[in-house]
Amino acid sequence: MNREQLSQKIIDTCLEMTRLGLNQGTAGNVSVRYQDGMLITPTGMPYEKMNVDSIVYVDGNGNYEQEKLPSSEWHFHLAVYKARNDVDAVVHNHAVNCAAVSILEKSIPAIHYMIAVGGTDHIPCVPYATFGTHQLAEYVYQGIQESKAILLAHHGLIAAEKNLDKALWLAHEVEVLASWYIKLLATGLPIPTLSSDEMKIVLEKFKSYGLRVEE
Ligand SMILES: C[C@H](O)[C@@H](O)[C@@H](O)C(=O)COP(=O)(O)O
Ligand SMILES: [Zn+2]
Repeated sequence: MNREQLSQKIIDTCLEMTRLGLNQGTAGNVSVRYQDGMLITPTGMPYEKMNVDSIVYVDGNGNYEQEKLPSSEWHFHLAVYKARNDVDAVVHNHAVNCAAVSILEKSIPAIHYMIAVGGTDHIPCVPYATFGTHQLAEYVYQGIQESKAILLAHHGLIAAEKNLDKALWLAHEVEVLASWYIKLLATGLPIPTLSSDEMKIVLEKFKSYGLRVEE
């Protein structure tokens, strides 16, 4: 896809993220890897007001087009692309249940086998740092190497995948997992989790699951 097509796809992904109930207001941001950097949503602009010219190119060194202002979180988006060669799209949101678990500063454990969607047996929660900072980007750089989906303490979710459709799908799956986890925590009962042996089986099966679906 060329720049214009990718920019439109970013906007469509943002609108779909809102439609799915994964975000509110101007929270969240979306990017795709492009050339030696990325194309990313602008800062503080409602998704429905964006057009392809609103999308900002940020190069691999963090330089961006003079007349535009990229998302305040461009540092952590770039950190994801530097940390992983196997992802080309990043979605960030403040989905209600993901944010709720992140406020508890908890990772989501193996309460259901679908926890394997991130590529490991839990969805990690990285420490809190102020939004838009190098410190937050550093935490993201470390955490995203462990899992393609991570919670940011007292903030929200990041999901990274091969393309925008998959990244949004991953974000949605993790929000469902987070909603189950919140319900389970509310019972006050002990929460059983799957063993690491069971999770190893699922993680292995996930390596070939759905591969026939067009990338
Ligand atoms: C204050 C921002 O909402 C911050 O939380 C950021 O993480 C976010 O989600 C949206 O910021 P941008 O509009 O700058 O992408
Ligand atoms: Zn945010």
